[in-house]
Amino acid sequence: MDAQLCVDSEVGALATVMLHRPGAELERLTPRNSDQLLFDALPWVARAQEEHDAFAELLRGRGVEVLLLADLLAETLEVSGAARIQGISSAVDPRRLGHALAQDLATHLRTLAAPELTRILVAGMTFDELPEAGVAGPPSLVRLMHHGADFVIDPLPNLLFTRDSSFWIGERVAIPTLALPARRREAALTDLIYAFHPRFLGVRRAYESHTAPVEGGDVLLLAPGVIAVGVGERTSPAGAEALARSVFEDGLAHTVLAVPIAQQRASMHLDTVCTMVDTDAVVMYPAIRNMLEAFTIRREDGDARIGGPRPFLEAAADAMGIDKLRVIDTGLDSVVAEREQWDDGNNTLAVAPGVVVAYERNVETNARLEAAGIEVLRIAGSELGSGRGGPRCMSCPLARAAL
Ligand SMILES: NC(=O)NCCC[C@H](N)C(=O)O
Repeated sequence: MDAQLCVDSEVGALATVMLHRPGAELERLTPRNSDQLLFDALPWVARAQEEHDAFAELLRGRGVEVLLLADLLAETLEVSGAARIQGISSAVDPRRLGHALAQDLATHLRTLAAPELTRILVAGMTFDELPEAGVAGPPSLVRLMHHGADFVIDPLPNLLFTRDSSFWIGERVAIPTLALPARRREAALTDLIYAFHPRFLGVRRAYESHTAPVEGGDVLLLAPGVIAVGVGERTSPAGAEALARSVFEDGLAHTVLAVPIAQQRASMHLDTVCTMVDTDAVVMYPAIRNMLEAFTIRREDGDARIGGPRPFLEAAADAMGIDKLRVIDTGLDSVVAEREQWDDGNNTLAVAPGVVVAYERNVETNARLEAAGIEVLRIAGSELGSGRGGPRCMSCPLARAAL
């Protein structure tokens, strides 16, 4: 029987998770577009797939049900005409393509079977890959003037990081507004899956108004009812405030901690500097440990009360109702810590309290985790990590055992 879809912590035994096996969308990366597409290097795609398959296999070996985003999307497009129309309209941008080409492209996409449409929605399409213009259709200046390798539909290489494009709070799923143009369309695809796939029938939404950007990598479920939200490059103060109000209204949390993080690539999300490894323990980048603060937003008398800022570790322990949040530092010294933070040493995925998946390359951080009694399940990530994301970024938990 399928697990009840519900996530109320970062560490409860993981039952169901959504991953995205990287594919042709990574083959679109070139030295010219990789910055804009948010990759720091060009991954060797076959090796990235091997690494990802091993990650998925490790999770399955621990009894976790692994759902793959592209399979869910293909199944969604197979069963729902409305999903097809929505998926196509999210990918065809008449402002960029002009009316004639947009029409031609939409007509072409409507003829495709679900697997091929899925491939194009994920991997994008170049002008060279467009079918020949129909004789009856109007001529397109855009088609004539573009270089063949330009994208008619942009690829989504960051779909790999399923944490950011949807996240669960309790029994509800949130489809966020992603901050950067390279990632915006990802949410259109997760939206389709959760709206139309039979597996998610009846699943309600959290943060429905999503007026301001929030990304899943910034949202940490510290304990049932307690959510930390990183505010920095990707999630804005308005996003954190709107999320807090929304989870209070829906009764999903009583406290939200808004945690300012540096607006820079190395700390693009809160989960790049801090993740939970046990019910009362985090792995954290030591360079920010004593500087990290939090504004505490509490639900009180049907309203939101804001306090702080105060040290994050204190505010978190108070909200969680524990004496102290244990901290395990990244790395060995400041240089190793900086290297291992960059390589996602803090970006662990808990599969149970005290058991985490981590990149093997972060040797010193993993040793520290083990010295602190955490079981570390190591995976290779030399290619996967080129997009700057680790096991937590690459996973969207849909079901965890209640703590
Ligand atoms: N939660 C995360 O930290 N996700 C990693 C996202 C990496 C992706 N290349 C990005 O820049 O958005």
